[in-house]
Amino acid sequence: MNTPLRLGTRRSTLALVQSRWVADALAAASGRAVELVPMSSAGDESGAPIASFGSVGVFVAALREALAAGEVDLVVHSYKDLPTAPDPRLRLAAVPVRADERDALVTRDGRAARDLAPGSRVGTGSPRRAAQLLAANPELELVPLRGNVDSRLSRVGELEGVVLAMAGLSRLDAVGPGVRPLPVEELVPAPAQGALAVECRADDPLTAAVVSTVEHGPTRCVVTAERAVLAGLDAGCTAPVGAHAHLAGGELHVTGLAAAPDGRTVLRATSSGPAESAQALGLAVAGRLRDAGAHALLAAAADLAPADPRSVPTPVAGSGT
Ligand SMILES: NCc1[nH]cc(CCC(=O)O)c1CC(=O)O
Repeated sequence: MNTPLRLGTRRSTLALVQSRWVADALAAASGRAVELVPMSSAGDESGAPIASFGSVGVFVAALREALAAGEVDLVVHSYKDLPTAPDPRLRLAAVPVRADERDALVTRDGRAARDLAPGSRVGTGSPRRAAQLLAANPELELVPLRGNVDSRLSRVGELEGVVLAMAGLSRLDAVGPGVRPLPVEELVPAPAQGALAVECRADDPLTAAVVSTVEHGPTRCVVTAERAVLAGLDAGCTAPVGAHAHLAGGELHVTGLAAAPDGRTVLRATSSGPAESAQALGLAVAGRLRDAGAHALLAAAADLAPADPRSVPTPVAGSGT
């Protein structure tokens, strides 16, 4: 008997593509059949801006509740959208191999941020992206932008450019000539960008064993370090914080960034050491950023967040990191 595992997923095109990819990889690696169970979340149903729900965790919460209640056996998230606090009812049963972790600037002709004319309008809902673009070209006008990948892409033309994750663009087969990948040194990505998180219930070791067949150790290592930077700063996925880690010759190299939303102050810190110390290295980077004044920057950024969500333009569902 091969009872299918039930994989709970959001209904957005990107979520469905990601979930289908995990389901196929799991079926191939374990021989176990997997069926998708599309579910709605408050974040997808509502047209209101994220700020009005309290946190971007809404995209994750509905899936987690269904999993904890036993309605599904596993769920797939974009790792960067997960809150840093663990959910004791659940276990992170697998981190599959990461896709391209870079951000991309999408324009009509694929030009660089520094080559955009003064006053050019660039759309992003992410303070992390806005700060780093402004650092590269202080003459840009950053425009708040939310919505799914397709709706954000459709704004190119009316806006000079938009910034999106390469992972989302490539999963949606939307990497055209206007897409310019930004080196991680130029625009430090969100912690765990491009990676997926596969969760099952903490008390379900049988499913965990099946799910572990899609685990990719090197990806788990780098995202553990990156997420420790975020956790060590007590920051969430909407803070102007970036982190990137890579393995080279058995050493793990971690870079963290905290920025003022206007890009005038950009703090960076790095740490290197053995891969086994991923968590500690990420926390060390957070500590150095804190010593350099990151908390004051992040507090100022939080104060700048609009108090009245109705004042935020383009209220389309979808998250904005
Ligand atoms: N916050 C939205 C979100 N969550 C995951 C992705 C893309 C895929 C990924 O980074 O894993 C995106 C879109 C984007 O940031 O452009």
